Amino acid sequence: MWITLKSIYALRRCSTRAYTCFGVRSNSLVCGKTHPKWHSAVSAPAGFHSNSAQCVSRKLVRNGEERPTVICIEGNIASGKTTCLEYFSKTNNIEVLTEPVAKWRNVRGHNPLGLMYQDPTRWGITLQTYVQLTMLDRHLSQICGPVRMMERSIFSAKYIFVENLYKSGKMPEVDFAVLSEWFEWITQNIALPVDLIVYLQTKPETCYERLRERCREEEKVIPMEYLESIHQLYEDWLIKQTSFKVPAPVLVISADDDLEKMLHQYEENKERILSAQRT
Ligand SMILES: Nc1ncnc2c1ncn2[C@@H]1O[C@H](COP(=O)(O)OP(=O)(O)O)[C@@H](O)[C@H]1O
Ligand SMILES: O=c1ccn([C@H]2C[C@H](O)[C@@H](COP(=O)(O)O)O2)c(=O)[nH]1
Repeated sequence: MWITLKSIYALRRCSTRAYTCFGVRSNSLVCGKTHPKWHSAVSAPAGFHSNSAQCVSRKLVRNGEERPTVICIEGNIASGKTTCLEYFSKTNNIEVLTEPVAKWRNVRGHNPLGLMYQDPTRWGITLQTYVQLTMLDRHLSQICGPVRMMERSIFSAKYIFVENLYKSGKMPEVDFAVLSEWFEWITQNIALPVDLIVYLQTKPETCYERLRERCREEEKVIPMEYLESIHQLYEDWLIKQTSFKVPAPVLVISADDDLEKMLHQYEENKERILSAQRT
């Protein structure tokens, strides 16, 4: 099995003190610094498969970098996540990572986001495979400060959007199975720490209004029922906590208010959010 990953990792054996260099590759310019170019693809050690007794919880982890506190902003489509991130981007020492929507709208001249909304059964897997890759890239990108604030996560991509496509009968079972295998491999083998989830809780009606106002071309076909399904999945995951594992403590912020009131709420919650404890 040959694997190459961006950034630097060590393959950690939990049960021993041995650290094995696993694979390094990056040529991207991040934070004004070019990563050292490493190209190393090594075969995984024997017993790598998760059904091996030797391989209980080995994960790829960053090598020698002190990790920041990671906060994910979650919420329905057009709930105000980007607006929230804009507010926090003005605070010193916070690195803000928005969702890579521009990539989802244009990958080598193709628009998987638009295709998915036109024909979810055909293109859902295409979009979600790319979302999973780009979100993984966000989680693993080089650290630029003590606090990282991300828009959504690889977890909501799977637990909310993939789940919604599948549950609504729009994703074939085989596509769901392949995406699930990828997701499970990634989360079982790569450390993706999250310390706090800030859930912007809105009524679906509020999102519908804001979506219309934002007027993103691809999203013009979104009906109210779609926002209701996404809302329900978020509530089951983060409020009732009955559907999927929640990777971090959740801070719920009611986000139906107008912009001025929302900014006030962010100000009020700032200390609580920024003092999130690393897990
Ligand atoms: N509190 C608010 N009240 C009214 N409109 C808002 C509020 N927050 C955001 N908006 C507007 O709603 C739209 C969606 O907000 P955005 O931050 O892009 O949401 P998201 O990133 O969650 O999709 C944008 O046009 C934005 O200007
Ligand atoms: O896994 C995902 C994540 C997002 N989307 C869609 C939903 C929206 O149309 C856009 C961006 O979401 P915002 O809430 O406006 O940030 O991407 C998806 O289909 N799958």
